[in-house]
Amino acid sequence: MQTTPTPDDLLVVRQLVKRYGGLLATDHADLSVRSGEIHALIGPNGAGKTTLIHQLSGTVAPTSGHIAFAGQDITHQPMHQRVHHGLVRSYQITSVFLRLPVLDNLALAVQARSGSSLRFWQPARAERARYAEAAAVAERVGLGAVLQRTAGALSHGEQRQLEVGLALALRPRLLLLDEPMAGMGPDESHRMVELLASLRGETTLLLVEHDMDAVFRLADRISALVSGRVIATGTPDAIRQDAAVRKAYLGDEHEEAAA
Ligand SMILES: Nc1ncnc2c1ncn2[C@@H]1O[C@H](COP(=O)(O)OP(=O)(O)OP(=O)(O)O)[C@@H](O)[C@H]1O
Repeated sequence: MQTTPTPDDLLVVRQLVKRYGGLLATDHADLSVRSGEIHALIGPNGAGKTTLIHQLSGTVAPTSGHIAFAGQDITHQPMHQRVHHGLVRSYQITSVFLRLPVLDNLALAVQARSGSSLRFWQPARAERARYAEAAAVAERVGLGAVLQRTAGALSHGEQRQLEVGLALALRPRLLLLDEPMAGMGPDESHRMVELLASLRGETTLLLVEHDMDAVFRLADRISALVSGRVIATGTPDAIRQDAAVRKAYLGDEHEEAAA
């Protein structure tokens, strides 16, 4: 599906292809994400959502096609350069970080971003500034009351909140989230939806999510991926009513809801 880029487009993907042997995991995919929006990528199992996110973050090299971010061609840029430009993916916390308190985790992420910019400060002042910013991020993601708890001792939902915090500490212009609600109970999932909704206008979000209730509550626009191709992009209402999407993905439940 080809759409015309607008000046508001922060991310533009054009005719992206990822081939694994005989399989086109990404099949000439076109996608645009507008500055400030919450954009959800949906699609059945194996549609190629994660493969697309990997190519956007820079962990998988496309076979062909183009990715532009903030007007710059980043198709062949390494991940650290993309992060530097504000294209950040949220990752699962690694075992090392699980042993550190929430506040230290976030202070390390702030340091990763600001290392060179705080270089001219006295070490003690730089450290205070880092920890103050880390505490503000913790508050932002709902972890202000558990600053000294080790990440490993947090609940599953809180760990996912911390992961969002670690990504936010890098001050993303576009935050990529792969299944932020995975494995969550209803309360945790509700909290994550509230947190992501509260980021609207502050940063741009592109999220892959299987929880359709969350997707339809959160997203400004949704793109549907089927067999590596983006078959439709539109508002939740437009996607709900799109015949191809209903046929390929949403199934009877949403078909009835849209009728
Ligand atoms: N490294 C790889 N080597 C070979 N095939 C791969 C590789 N990574 C993904 N694939 C294949 O590419 C297709 C898309 O996979 P992908 O994981 O991107 O889909 P997905 O939409 O994220 O699926 P799910 O919703 O189940 O997570 C699948 O057929 C998968 O088996």
